[in-house]
Amino acid sequence: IRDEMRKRTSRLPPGPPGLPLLGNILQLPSQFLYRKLTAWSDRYGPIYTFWIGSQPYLVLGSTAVSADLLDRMSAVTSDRPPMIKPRVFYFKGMNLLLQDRTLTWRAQRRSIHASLNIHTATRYNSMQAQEAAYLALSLLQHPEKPFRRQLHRFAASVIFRAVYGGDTIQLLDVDPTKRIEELTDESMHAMMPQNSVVDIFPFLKPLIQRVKWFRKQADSWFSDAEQEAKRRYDAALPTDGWEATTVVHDVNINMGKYGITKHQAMWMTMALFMAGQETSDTALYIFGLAMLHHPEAASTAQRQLDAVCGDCAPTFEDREKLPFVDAIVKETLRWRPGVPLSVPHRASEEFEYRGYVIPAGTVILDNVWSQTRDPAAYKHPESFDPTRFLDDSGTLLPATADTHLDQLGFGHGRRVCAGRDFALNTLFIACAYMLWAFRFEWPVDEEGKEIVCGVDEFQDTSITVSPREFGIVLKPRKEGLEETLLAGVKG
Ligand code: HEM
Repeated sequence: IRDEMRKRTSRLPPGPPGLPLLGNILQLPSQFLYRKLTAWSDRYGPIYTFWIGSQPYLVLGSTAVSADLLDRMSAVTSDRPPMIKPRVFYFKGMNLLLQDRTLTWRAQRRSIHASLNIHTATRYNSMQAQEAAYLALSLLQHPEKPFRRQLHRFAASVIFRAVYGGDTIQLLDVDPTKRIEELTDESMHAMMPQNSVVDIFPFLKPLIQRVKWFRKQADSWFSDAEQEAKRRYDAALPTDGWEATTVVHDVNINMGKYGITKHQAMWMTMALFMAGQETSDTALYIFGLAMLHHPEAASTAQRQLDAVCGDCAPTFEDREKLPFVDAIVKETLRWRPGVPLSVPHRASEEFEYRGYVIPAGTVILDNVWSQTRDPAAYKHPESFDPTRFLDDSGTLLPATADTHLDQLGFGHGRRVCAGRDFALNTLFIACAYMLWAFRFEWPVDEEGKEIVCGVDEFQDTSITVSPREFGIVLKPRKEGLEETLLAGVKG
């Protein structure tokens, strides 16, 4: 085995030395893995290998390397690792996020693209603006409800309505998305390799497949999730009003064209909620932290908002004249990417790169955290500086087609986030509303001292990382704010 490992190691880029048979597993922290991998990047360079047992992991730490491998060589770097526990036992192959680039995966991407590409995603703009007005209104009317909870409601409502239709989820009502969220949390837990014996010892797979008792939890999760996916999908079909614009409606009438079955469509639409809710809510929470630490950036955006919108709430029509808000969104996603290790890819066949030979089956980790700190791509990467995305006249710089420097947080190539344009629209309008409506301040203690959450006080919730719970005081900036927001909610 050692000889075999040596043979394979010598063809892969070198990385940290590990133990025979175990590889580097004992050096990997159970939390904030991206920090350890970034520290190794500093030592071993922008591309290196570590091992878990006999499985090589290739880590991409610079923007140039990730663009080469995941964009330009996307044809051979876009499968997913086996992730046996979540993929085989929990989702039973039904989650497109975990599928290889199969025909089924392509058909699902095709149907998502039809609803959420850069052009069709604008169909949801009026709903997103209405939701942003309701977010600002509930922040104004219910300062006692935690900021995170309000962002969470907002993100859930936006994605739920886009996928399934219906009305705004009210802050004080029962949350209809709760069950999907519980199911998502459970499946995320299963996704962590350290929670999965079968992913560490894959030879156990046939045994688990044969013995029902071992699969009890996963089987029960699957049947609950399938029931929820079906219930939501069927309930979305007869709705009127939003039906012309929900993803469910579009996929349901175009199944033949996209080449998917109802069963796949049900799972696909639930996967959109699972992939889109927490990621968006996390990005907004990080935005809040960034604005508290960088009031100068908030003020610049507010000056622009005041000049363009005055006392009227911002709209998507104003967006071209509000480049600073978009720059803040981009900088938030770069400064503290909420999905710092993206979702792992896997090489579907052997390929060569910079003189190395990467065998088929190598897991590829897109270390977005270290890439967004790449000094070759970003000047003073540790600073929060939205102007890096603007030219001298304050206009948004065009996207860098080859490296996607303004969108690294959404992943790469054929696996790039399927909801990226929809998410950017959601973030733009929510941030525009919050900046226009409020001054952001830290709460203070009895002695008048600010209660601050540090820029690195994060918690790791498996795929995403986000700031720990922090307090925020939102002070209205406009006369008659409540009336304006109420009008925005009515649409
Ligand atoms: C700020 C918000 C979001 C962030 C940061 C984000 C980030 C990501 C990342 C890093 C990936 C993996 C890309 C890769 O493997 O290279 C991904 C995949 C995905 N995202 Fe998002 N995402 C966000 C919002 C959304 C939304 C709103 C939706 C749905 C409407 C969505 C749907 C998906 C889907 C379906 C995939 C799986 C793509 C595949 O495996 O083929 N995401 N996202």
